[in-house]
Amino acid sequence: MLTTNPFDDDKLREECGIFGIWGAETASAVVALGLHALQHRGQEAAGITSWDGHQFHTHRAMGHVAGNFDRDDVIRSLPGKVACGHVRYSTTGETALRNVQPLFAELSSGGFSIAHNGNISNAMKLRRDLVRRGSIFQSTSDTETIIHLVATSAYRSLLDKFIDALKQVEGAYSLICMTPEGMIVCRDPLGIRPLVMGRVGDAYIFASETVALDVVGATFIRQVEPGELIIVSDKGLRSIRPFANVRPRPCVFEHVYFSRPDSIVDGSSVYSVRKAIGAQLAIESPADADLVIPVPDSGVPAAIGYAQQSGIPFELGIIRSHYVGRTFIQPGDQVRHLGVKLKHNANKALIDGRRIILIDDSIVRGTTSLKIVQMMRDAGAREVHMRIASPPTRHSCFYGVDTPERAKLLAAQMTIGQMSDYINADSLAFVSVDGMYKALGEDFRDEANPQYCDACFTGDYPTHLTDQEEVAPADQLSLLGERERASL
Ligand SMILES: O=P(O)(O)OC[C@H]1O[C@H](OP(=O)(O)OP(=O)(O)O)[C@H](O)[C@@H]1O
Ligand SMILES: NC(=O)CC[C@H](N)C(=O)O
Ligand code: SF4
Ligand SMILES: [Mg+2]
Repeated sequence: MLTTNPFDDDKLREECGIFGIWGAETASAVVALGLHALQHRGQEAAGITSWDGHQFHTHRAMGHVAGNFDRDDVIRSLPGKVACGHVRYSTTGETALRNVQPLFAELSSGGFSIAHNGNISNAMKLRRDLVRRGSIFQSTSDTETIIHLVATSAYRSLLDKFIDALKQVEGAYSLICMTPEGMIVCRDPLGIRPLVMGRVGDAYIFASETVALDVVGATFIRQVEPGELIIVSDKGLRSIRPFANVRPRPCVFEHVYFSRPDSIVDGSSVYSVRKAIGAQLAIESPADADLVIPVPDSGVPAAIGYAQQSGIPFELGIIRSHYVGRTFIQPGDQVRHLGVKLKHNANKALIDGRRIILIDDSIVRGTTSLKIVQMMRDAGAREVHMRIASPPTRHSCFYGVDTPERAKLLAAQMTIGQMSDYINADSLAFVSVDGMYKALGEDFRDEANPQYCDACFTGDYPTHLTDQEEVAPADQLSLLGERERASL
């Protein structure tokens, strides 16, 4: 997949967050709050579209929710009782305003806006066919293919057109769409990306994570089921199942890293799962040491679990700056190097002379581990044992997480022993795949019919990867915009 982030691709980037509300007086203000709670899922850009019963209004901007959607004039320009929004981390299509969601188009049925979390793994192929048939794309985002498939569908009703479009799409999609007929919300048949439903007063809310419901004072009703399509209109709420039934395979990495620990994903508390993975790691890979130290932020719950299981004291040996975001993105090697140091610093008084177990949730390129282990040694650690609360990340994600290509994944290039040497640890261990499944409440991974998507660990992708398999890189390039090609 040609990802087009113009900056470095050091890490597993976040994905996207979506939030929609039907039937509240200050709909766009509520969406702004909800997006704020989902900011960890995408920090490149944000957008809100509202529907006032006659017209759609949109504001989209590069950057964070705060600074763009905390302004009265912006919220006032988004009137109506229906609104939806998006925070973006691009997976297909460059980081530019034309790709910022919600995307909007005037169709034969009227206005149509779409907010998408996920990635369509046959978007390039669909786009090539649509362009040959005369479609004129306004963006380079995979999401826009859905709009064109709806627009060109031979079915008569908007809903039938929409279902027809989704049946041609492969990959991951949680969607919130707004039309004059109502809000249409759906999750792909495998439920790869999350989506939940809540209520506040008489209004219905849909959001990527439950934390966004909490923040706006809404009550969690249930998750949108994999393969479910919900239509909310003045007539109420209607649920249909337009796809053939398959065993769902939600993304396991939501539990490991992406979701906020205070969210409930697939019915499980993310915090509890992370703690359980840490405990499992302590059982599978013990180490003789004085302290258990988390790599903040996402390593913290697993480190608590490891410490409780092993009986080794948990301490904050690394302090993080709250003024540096989840991933500090800066072009240029020198600044990037400074970035990690800005974010984390050793609590030297604690570390000096101790044997420590460092816990992080994942190793992607190894940038963080390499620097943190060195930081611990510089602070006087006697031994540094690194433990990782996920299996080795050996494969790229094509479902909405912007992973580096395989060649840049440390675990795809080295054995665990080589990785340990590379990061200069005294020992390195990862939780097993079955251990991760145990922490999720399963007995083991069902090899014949896995309970989760875990492709970045196992390489077992739950859908075709048509663009990877059928669209040659040269053709992929020809489908991209000029600016996108220049940024590669
Ligand atoms: O091996 P690497 O390429 O360095 O990537 C892995 C690191 O990236 C993530 O942290 P990040 O700083 O993005 O976010 P966090 O603050 O949520 O832990 C993850 O938690 C690991 O620490
Ligand atoms: N990370 C995501 O979910 C991104 C959504 C969509 N594929 C985009 O690139 O805009
Ligand atoms: S490949 Fe990994 S990150 Fe992507 S959806 Fe599957 S489990 Fe999640
Ligand atoms: Mg981290």
